[in-house]
This record gives sequence, C-alpha cells and structure tokens, in this order.
Amino acid sequence: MKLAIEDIGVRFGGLWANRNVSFGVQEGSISALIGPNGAGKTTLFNVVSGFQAPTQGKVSLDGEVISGLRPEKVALRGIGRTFQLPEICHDLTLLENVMVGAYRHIRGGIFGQMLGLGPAAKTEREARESAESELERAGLAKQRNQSARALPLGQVRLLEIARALASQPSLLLLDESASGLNAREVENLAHLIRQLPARGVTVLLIEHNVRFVMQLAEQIAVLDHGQLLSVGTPAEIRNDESVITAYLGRRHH
Ligand SMILES: Nc1ncnc2c1ncn2[C@@H]1O[C@H](COP(=O)(O)OP(=O)(O)OP(=O)(O)O)[C@@H](O)[C@H]1O
Repeated sequence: MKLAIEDIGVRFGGLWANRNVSFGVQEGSISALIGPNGAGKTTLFNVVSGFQAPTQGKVSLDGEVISGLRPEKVALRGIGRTFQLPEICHDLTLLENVMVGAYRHIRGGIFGQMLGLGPAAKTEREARESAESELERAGLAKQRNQSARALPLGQVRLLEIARALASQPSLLLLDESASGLNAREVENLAHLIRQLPARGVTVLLIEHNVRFVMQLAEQIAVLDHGQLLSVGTPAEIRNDESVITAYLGRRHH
C-alpha cells in the first residue's frame, strides 16, 4: 500500500511537533523514521494511524485521504501499528493475545460473532490458525500457552508485532520495536521484518538503533525539531551533512 504524507503539521499550543512534513512510502518497501528525542516521530505515527488529527496537511493511502479518520477506521483500511510502550493483556496467554489481533480481520469481527453472524466455530479456528502461524514466525510458538505476564520485554515486543500482523495489515507501523531487545532478539526481529514485504506488508518503523535501521530500511526519513531534515537511502542519509550535524554528530557526543 502506498502511503503519502503531505505537508503535515501538528501544533500543541505554541509547539509545532510536526511542521511541513512530506514524504512517501512505496508499496512493499521498508522505510524508517529516525531523529533525536522529541523530534516528532511518534506524533507523525499518531497522525498516520488516526490517533492525532493533523493541524494541517493530509495523509493518503493509495490516493485516498485517511487523515481525520478515527483509529478504528484507519485500522480497517489496513494500517496496523505497535506502541512504544507495549499494550498486551497480561491475563491472557500469548496465543490469546495474538488471537485478539486475528479477530479484527475475520468476517464480521468479534462483534459479528457475538451477534451470531457467521459460523463461530470456524472463525475461532481461523483466528487460532492465523495466530499460531504468526507466533511461529515470531519465534514464540513454544511459549504459546504461557501467560503473557512473565514475558521478558524482548519477547513482548515480538508478541506485539505478531498480534499486529494477525490483523493482516497492508502497512505496519512499528514504534521502537528494537528497544530493550538483546542482540539475538534484534536479529530475530530483523529477520521477521525482512520477510514482510514478500507477504504484502509495507513497513514504516521508528527506530533509535541507527545501525539496525541502516541495514534494514531502503528509505530513511530524518526528523529534527518537527521538520523533515532529509529523506533518502541509508547511504544518502549517512553522507548528508545536515543529518550528521543535527543527529548523528550529536549522538556521538
Ligand atoms: N499530546 C501532546 N501535547 C503536548 N505536547 C506534545 C504532545 N505529544 C507530543 N508532544 C511534544 O511534541 C514533541 C514531539 O514529541 P514526539 O513524542 O512526537 O517525539 P519523538 O520523536 O517520538 O520522541 P522520542 O524519540 O523521545 O519518542 C515533543 O516536544 C513533545 O513533548
């Protein structure tokens, strides 16, 4: 799914958290959004996923404007996301957590089922099968019947991604999925993300781990103080003087 972010501005009182931000994400690509703390990355994700209405500009998906739609409507258009602070149900097992995501795309959804629309046994089986295969891909199949409560953060992040994928999004927004993960988990995560375009899932991720981003993303957009500083391939970004000065250089110090 092709995403177009056009002249997005978000103002909180006297502060523009995003200003004149425009860039596109090609269908089937992996793109990343980087920038220092407070640069406006999460705000932009919130705009794309419907949690924040922009003060100016628009976001469109395959040419249809989605900015201004509520989060549930945006999700129905095929945008899935994870959050910086993972939102999982501790009282459910891993499998049940992922099944919650799977129900979102099954005929009539969970509400349709409660109203008796459609054969419930079949939809539950579909949700279970789809959740099982997402857990398998995320490397969490063995723990499927464990409670999510005791899960280490690294696996919680993988679980969140599995749940978002179970709703079969066309565009997946990942907010700092690598944060808190150990080297091996980061490797698993990169492996999982790399397979997504072939499954028809376009990826846009926010990341602080610049090395991780450089090896994963085809396109990188850099935000600083709410504005788009640069957008390009990892090689272009690495050699961009304004990025080096504003971001990479600053991090070195
Ligand atoms: N709801 C809000 N009300 C007021 N100010 C906000 C709100 N949300 C974000 N901000 C401010 O907007 C700016 C951008 O925040 P945002 O969280 O989008 O940055 P970020 O790049 O995601 O940062 P980080 O890397 O620390 O997560 C910050 O100065 C933040 O304090």
